[in-house]
Amino acid sequence: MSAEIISGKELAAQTRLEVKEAAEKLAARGVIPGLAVILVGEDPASSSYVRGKEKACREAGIHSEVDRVSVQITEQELLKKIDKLNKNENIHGILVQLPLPEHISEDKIIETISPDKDVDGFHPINIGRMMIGKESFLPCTPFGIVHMLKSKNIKLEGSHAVIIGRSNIVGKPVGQLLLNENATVTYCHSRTRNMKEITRQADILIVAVGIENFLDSTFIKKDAVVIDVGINRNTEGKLVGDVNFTDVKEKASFLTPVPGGVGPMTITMLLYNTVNSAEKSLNRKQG
Ligand SMILES: Nc1nc(=O)c2c([nH]1)NC[C@@H]1CN(c3ccc(C(=O)N[C@@H](CCC(=O)O)C(=O)O)cc3)C=[N+]21
Repeated sequence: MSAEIISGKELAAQTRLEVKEAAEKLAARGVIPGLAVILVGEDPASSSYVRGKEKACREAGIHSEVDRVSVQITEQELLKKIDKLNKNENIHGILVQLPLPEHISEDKIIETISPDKDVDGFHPINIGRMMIGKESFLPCTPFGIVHMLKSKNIKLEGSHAVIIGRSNIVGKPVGQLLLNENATVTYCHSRTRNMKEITRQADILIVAVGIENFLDSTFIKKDAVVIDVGINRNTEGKLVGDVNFTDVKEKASFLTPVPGGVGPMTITMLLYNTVNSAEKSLNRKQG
């Protein structure tokens, strides 16, 4: 039997309708949820993602504004823009598109965004709160992955989840979220010895490496759930994940495609966090 494909595209469409309804309720209370995006430079991939975010906001009834600034902007100037957005009452979410040019410290930028508007869930305060199981903005890609698993009733409690990759925005936090769901979590990375011995134990395998065809069916046990977080361009310029899809499909129980898998869920959870932020802000004011 070949794997069931988890369509991020379909789940995203459904979830975005729910987000839209929540945005409409807020509008009825006099608040339009607002997202501010800062895009530094003209990298084509980043520009394309930002356009995707603008379109998704428009469709969900979220106000969005994109500040496109020169790659020459100084760190100081960028920090000033963030400070202004922190104080802007019409803005509930701030996203600075990563990566940033070398002369700007990503850490400094992230730490300057108010934790109450950090809809990416990258601020150390939100990461810390997630770590101790307190309410926080959850990082969008990990949040979307957990949402996809739950939508298929895939058992997390007691399951062995193996993560390949340990970035601050995907690998590390997705392991933390799965731990919060009572999974047993193992991290693999570039220095891991005997990786296949570990990945073959996985009930759920999350692949966030950034290398085309990194993972084939020899890495997995039969009926494992495989989540492909990779976004790579192949030699034909087509978007591909980290997983050899046709090979793994014959052995896995569930598999996510690229495109149409994790990517659309990432944007969806950004919309969710933005509306949630607007709700929290209104409740702080009105009680
Ligand atoms: N501050 C910040 N927050 C981010 O969330 C963030 C970021 N910086 N920098 C870059 C990464 C990447 N990322 C993606 C989001 C959606 C798709 C997506 O929707 N992909 C579609 C295809 C889109 C296409 O065709 O180009 C899909 O997989 O089906 C991909 C990648 C968010 N990121």
